Amino acid sequence: MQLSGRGVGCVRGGREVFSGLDFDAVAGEAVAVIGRNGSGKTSLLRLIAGLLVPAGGTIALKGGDAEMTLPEQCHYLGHRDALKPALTVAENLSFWADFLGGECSDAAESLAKVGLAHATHLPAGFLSAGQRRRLSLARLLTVRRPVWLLDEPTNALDVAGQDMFGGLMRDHLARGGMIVAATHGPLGLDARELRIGGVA
Ligand SMILES: Nc1ncnc2c1ncn2[C@@H]1O[C@H](COP(=O)(O)OP(=O)(O)OP(=O)(O)O)[C@@H](O)[C@H]1O
Repeated sequence: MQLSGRGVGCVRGGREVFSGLDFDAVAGEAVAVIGRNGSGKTSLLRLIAGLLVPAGGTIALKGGDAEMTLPEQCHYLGHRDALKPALTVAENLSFWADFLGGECSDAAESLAKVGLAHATHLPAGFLSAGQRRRLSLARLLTVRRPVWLLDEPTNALDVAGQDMFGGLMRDHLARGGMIVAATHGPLGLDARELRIGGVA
């Protein structure tokens, strides 16, 4: 499996953010997208996820599921945790499993892996920032998708949480998945660097 971008351009609000961007990621590989604030890291993840339309170039996944689009084979984990505060932890995960569809792993097992087994019946609105992030990570484990697009994924995680997430990312790569992560700091695993818009 190979994710490739060729000559990708991005325009936001009528202004060019980047152009002519080439990138590749193969199965089992992580790419760390690095660049100064406003250079277009989030925009690149959203282009791959199909949430924005490229101003130029192509983005394609070779060797994936031929019946599915690239966005259907991606998980996009944004800055903000997409959670419904009135629903419990377990209900949020179940919502995402239904919404995303496809093959699902055991939700309780996913919550245990991210350290939220004790909080399954708590409304998500009561969670701390780090706990909300952990719940978002559980979504990646419950619905299996090969391409993880992660926007500063370790934000709000404590040191143990960062170690836990490092392990989850390594497991994902060992299963032939790939990761494209926008980051200002170390990702916690070996990654190919993709610099956009000059040095951070
Ligand atoms: N909806 C929008 N309309 C107009 N311009 C936008 C919009 N969203 C983002 N931009 C602009 O696009 C540029 C790239 O933003 P983006 O969020 O991709 O950068 P980033 O590299 O992820 O930044 P940071 O490191 O601060 O998170 C910025 O100049 C931003 O102001």
